[in-house]
Amino acid sequence: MSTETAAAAGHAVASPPADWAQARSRVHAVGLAAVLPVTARPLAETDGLTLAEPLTTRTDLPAFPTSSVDGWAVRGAGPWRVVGRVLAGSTPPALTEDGTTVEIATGAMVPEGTTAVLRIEESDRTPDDRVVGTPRGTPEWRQPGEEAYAGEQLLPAGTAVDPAVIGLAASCGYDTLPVRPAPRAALLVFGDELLTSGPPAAGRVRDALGPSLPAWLRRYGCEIRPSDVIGPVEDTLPAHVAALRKALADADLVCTTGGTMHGPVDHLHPALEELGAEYVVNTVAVRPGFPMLLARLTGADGRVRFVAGLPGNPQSAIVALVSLVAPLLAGLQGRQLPELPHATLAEPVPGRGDHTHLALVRLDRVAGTAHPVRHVGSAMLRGLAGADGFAVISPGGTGEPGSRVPVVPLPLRSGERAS
Ligand SMILES: Nc1nc2c(c(=O)[nH]1)N[C@H]1C(S)=C(S)[C@@H](COP(=O)(O)OP(=O)(O)OC[C@H]3O[C@@H](n4cnc5c(N)ncnc54)[C@H](O)[C@@H]3O)O[C@H]1N2
Ligand code: MOO
Repeated sequence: MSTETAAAAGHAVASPPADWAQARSRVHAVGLAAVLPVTARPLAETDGLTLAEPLTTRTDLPAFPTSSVDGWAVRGAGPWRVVGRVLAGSTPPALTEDGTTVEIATGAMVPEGTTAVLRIEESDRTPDDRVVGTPRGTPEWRQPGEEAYAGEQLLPAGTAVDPAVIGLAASCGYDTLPVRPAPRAALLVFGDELLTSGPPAAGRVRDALGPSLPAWLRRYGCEIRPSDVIGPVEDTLPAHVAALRKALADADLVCTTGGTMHGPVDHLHPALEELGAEYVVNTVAVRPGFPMLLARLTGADGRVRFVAGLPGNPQSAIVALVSLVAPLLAGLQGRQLPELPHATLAEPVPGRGDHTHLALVRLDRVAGTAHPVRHVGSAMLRGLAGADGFAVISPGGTGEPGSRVPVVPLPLRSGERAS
């Protein structure tokens, strides 16, 4: 039937699905346009957040000439008369006379006038208590600015803060960092057929997404508390609208699962319409997961919030997560759209016509190869639990063995999928 006839008959009018790669960039750009406001956080509370400004050194690094060994700071030729001692943490007086030395500790400031530092184990004492020895040809201290000069940019804005970044910022003299906060997320699970405990039976399946999606969302940097996960939400339009409204009061992003199609109890689209949401993406030419969507709502206060509609089939929901939610969250945090790594296909992967095919693969990181896994139906999670990510097979193409393809990684942690 024509579009007009479909609309007149009350059927949903399908907008053309977005190209997968374009949908990814579009939601990232829309996220960046709504980037979360900058906040200053104590250093120790910034792990996993995002630098809102470039990280620059506040002083030279090191900030003063620093002895890199325990030994003797000497002036001129030896033997040297001992005139004092300098420990780390103080400003020593200058060495003013040739033939003198101060004992110096690793990390201590090298006195002005020092011509060499002699290692303790390469020195000796004369009977009249002078120090003798041959300093090494290479300097035994670090010069100011050797690592970085005051004001030098070390990391760009948009960098994900990790423990190494926190340590670097501390060494540069920061007490707080300007960061983008963790996006607040909520999850609404739709589907009256879902069980939240016990084995599936008699037409009812276990809700596999309510317990797992929050953990995935945290790995993309979200804050989501147990009370932010609601479901199953009753399969009526008013219940959907009320649940969305409540979740949107606090969250930057509300993810929903199920109800993305136009079946008798699929209420997501009518609920979004009732809330005045506008689609950023409404269906994507990707298999599995094509009914995925992202919608944007702008509050009276001008604050922008998002609803990501993930299809109910569990693997399709994860495809939507990596395709739309991950790029959106990168944008909201002020991060770049992650470049996709590539791997060499070890086995053939079929194309999916004019749709992009996201095919679950296990990566052999040593060999740089991607291996398709089994049990990859859109209703299945068995393949996902043994995979590292999705190989991307472009529309119109097929995955030939030996070809290099992009891979969308799952946000796994070090040690996961280790065996
Ligand atoms: N007439 C058509 N029907 C369907 C089509 C189509 O093109 N024409 N596409 C199918 C595809 S593909 C998908 S994907 C699903 C998407 O549907 P919804 O997002 O509306 O999801 P539901 O109908 O609510 O559920 C689909 C499926 O997934 C199970 N489910 C839902 N939530 C969960 C959960 N939290 N944990 C585990 N399993 C869940 C649900 O029981 C259904 O089996 O539409 C197809 N239909
Ligand atoms: O979008 Mo559905 O993914 O093929 O199960």
